Amino acid sequence: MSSTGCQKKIQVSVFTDVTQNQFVSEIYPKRLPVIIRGQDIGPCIDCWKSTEYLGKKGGNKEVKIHVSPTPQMDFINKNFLYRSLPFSELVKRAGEDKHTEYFISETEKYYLRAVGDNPRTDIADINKQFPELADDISIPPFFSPDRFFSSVFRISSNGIQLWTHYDVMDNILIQVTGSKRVVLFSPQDANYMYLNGDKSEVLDIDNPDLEKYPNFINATRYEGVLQAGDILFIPALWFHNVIALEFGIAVNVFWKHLDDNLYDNKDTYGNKDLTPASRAMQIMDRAMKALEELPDSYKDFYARRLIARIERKCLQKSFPP
Ligand SMILES: O=C(O)CCC(=O)C(=O)O
Ligand SMILES: [Fe+2]
Repeated sequence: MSSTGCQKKIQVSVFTDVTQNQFVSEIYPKRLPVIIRGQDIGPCIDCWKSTEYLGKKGGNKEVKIHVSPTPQMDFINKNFLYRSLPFSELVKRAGEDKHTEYFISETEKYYLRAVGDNPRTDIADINKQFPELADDISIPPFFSPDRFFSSVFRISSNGIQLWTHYDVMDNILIQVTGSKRVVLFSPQDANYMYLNGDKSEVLDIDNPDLEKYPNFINATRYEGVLQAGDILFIPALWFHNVIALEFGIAVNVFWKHLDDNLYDNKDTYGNKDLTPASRAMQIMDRAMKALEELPDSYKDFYARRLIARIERKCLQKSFPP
């Protein structure tokens, strides 16, 4: 454990040659992010190094992508465009630093988060959308196949940074080619993240604006570098921020580790809050509306009492749980 500036920093642990049993019985229950190295993920580790191969096997299917003029994508000011490209063209462009054909500029960056055929109703599944490429990757048996939710292609230009966000399902991020820096924050640090829905407004986590986000410094930073072939376990609700250190291809797999009925059945991305949580937030909105009927001093008094009750009844004191 060390600290840069004032933020506490922890290296994400790396485990090598982990058996299925070790993952399930020793690593997974701790619910901490870990990097798993040396798993057999299939022939993709070699053949996906070739953008020509990827283009040929992935085909010309149109994919929706983020195109950004700068490496850091900004969801607040929307500095990126949504565009479509044939998969093979995307792979080619994402692999080059300068483009002859482009949307914004010759050094623009690309990011693909694959979606289902109908993004509103279908769930991303590489077996369905990219069956020929799916044959090249084997998903490690870290969860029961009947709990599978989605498998998502992630293609990144060198340098592109995805904002800090959380997902509601357990997840393994399989980095097939290229390396990536990952930074994670515990769900228990949620109050320091300046959330806007599932995303943190602190875009520049390496040089945060502490006048605007003074409490961000209190969040403990878990950091690691994924090499090609590494797998990052991202427990549900852990915030994660990702920078591609090179052009790279990844596949992440979400699975449902809780009861089916807790998940929102309209969630196609794995990021809609669990239904009891959404309900609680709506009820809270109503509680706040009710307090609005009171004079300020009463509102303040009852708000303090509500916060104290929630703190006493709902917060977990110790971590890990
Ligand atoms: O690797 C990436 O580009 C993002 C990964 C991610 O957000 C996820 O696996 O949930
Ligand atoms: Fe994510």
